[in-house]
Amino acid sequence: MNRRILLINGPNLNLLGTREPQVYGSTTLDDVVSSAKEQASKLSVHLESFQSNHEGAIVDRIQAAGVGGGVDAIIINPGAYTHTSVAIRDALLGVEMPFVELHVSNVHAREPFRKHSYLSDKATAVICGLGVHGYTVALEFAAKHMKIKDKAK
Ligand SMILES: O=C(O)[C@]1(O)C=C(c2cccc(Sc3ccccc3)c2)[C@@H](O)[C@H](O)C1
Repeated sequence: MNRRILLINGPNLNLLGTREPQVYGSTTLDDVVSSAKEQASKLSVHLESFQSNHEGAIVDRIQAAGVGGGVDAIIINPGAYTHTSVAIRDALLGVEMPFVELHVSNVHAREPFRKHSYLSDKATAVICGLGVHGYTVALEFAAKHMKIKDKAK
């Protein structure tokens, strides 16, 4: 069965590519998503993209992904919520959904507060520092290699 993957981008990533290109590059989120959807099609994967600047909206989207089996795996760039959100951690744990944590920048080479993630210990994989190529890598992994729950049971 073709995999169904949900890509979630958190706060300020709607502005990706517009400022701080030395840190986040110059590719816009729209371009990232367009490329990801093309890649998904080639991988026979259904990809849905969601971006919000609001923690509760992200929690709501994660909860919805866990209802009715419409999603097999999540790729999430939580942005700043990486470092603050127990709520997003709890939502991901609550849906028992395998997820990849993704960061455009190398968070471990930046300010100390960016070195901690509320998600990494529960993530199947953490990708950081690859720029927007990280989205390509994350999708390839989620489409081909990630262990997902057998929905047939
Ligand atoms: O590297 C990332 O992808 C990260 O998840 C993304 C973040 C982030 C933070 C602010 C803005 C943006 S995107 C952006 C960059 C420059 C101007 C406008 C938006 C991303 C950080 O909060 C995180 O620590 C790291």
